[in-house]
Amino acid sequence: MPEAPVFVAENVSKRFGGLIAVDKVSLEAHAGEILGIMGQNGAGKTSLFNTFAGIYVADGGRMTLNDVDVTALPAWRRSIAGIARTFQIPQPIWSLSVCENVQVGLIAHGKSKAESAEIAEETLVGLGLQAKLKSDPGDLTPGQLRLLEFARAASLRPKLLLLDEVFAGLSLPEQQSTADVVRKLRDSGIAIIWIEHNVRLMMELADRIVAMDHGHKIGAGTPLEVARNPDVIRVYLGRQAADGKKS
Ligand SMILES: Nc1ncnc2c1ncn2[C@@H]1O[C@H](COP(=O)(O)OP(=O)(O)OP(=O)(O)O)[C@@H](O)[C@H]1O
Repeated sequence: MPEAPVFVAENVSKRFGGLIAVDKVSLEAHAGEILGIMGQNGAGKTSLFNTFAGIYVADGGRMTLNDVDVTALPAWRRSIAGIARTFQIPQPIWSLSVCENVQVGLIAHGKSKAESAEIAEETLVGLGLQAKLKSDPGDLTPGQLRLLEFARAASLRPKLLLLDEVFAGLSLPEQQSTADVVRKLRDSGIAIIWIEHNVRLMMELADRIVAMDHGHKIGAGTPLEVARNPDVIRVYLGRQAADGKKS
């Protein structure tokens, strides 16, 4: 069973001029669970994520991490407080080795060079990248680059890990090994919020799902509950039917 919520968002909103990208969305993420955020293009998933990470300033609502209000904190302070994120397109520092790429974040979080090397190595070995510690990021496959992106976030031992479309562009075997990594991180007690377009993967991997449409939360629950939610069905099947008519 999931433990008490690590991260709580209450009525979080984000506007861009007159456009309400996120409209009073509330959710909770628990330690040791994967909370999936699904929704069609433009549903507001990335805006929600950026607001959680402190990249965007919320226009309304409140966010807490372990009961501490983080709503007013900028991204770097949320990172220090325990919120880590991966980016959809891995952004390694190409001039540093794989291991050094992981060390950079740890040093920014106050670890010594020796400590950072130890943690980075342990994290990368845990992700199966032991043979690549001294490699250049440019020598990694797309799947390995994705793992490096994970390692950079996971090595910080975050309380909340925000995963942005980590399966995009991966082969089926890479999807499987990446899913194993996500489960391992979840089982280590991290609360994970994960944006994903691939509904099949979401149903397979998420413990709970929040479905969004036009900035609104339209459904929440277990994968089965969300799959049976009439509003979710309407959004997904409605769009599919419309797409079918177009082609
Ligand atoms: N920086 C921005 N400035 C203005 N409008 C934005 C900005 N970012 C997002 N939007 C708008 O906010 C709405 C939600 O976009 P958002 O990117 O959050 O959706 P999404 O669910 O992540 O979509 P996708 O799956 O395509 O990434 C869209 O109408 C989008 O055009």
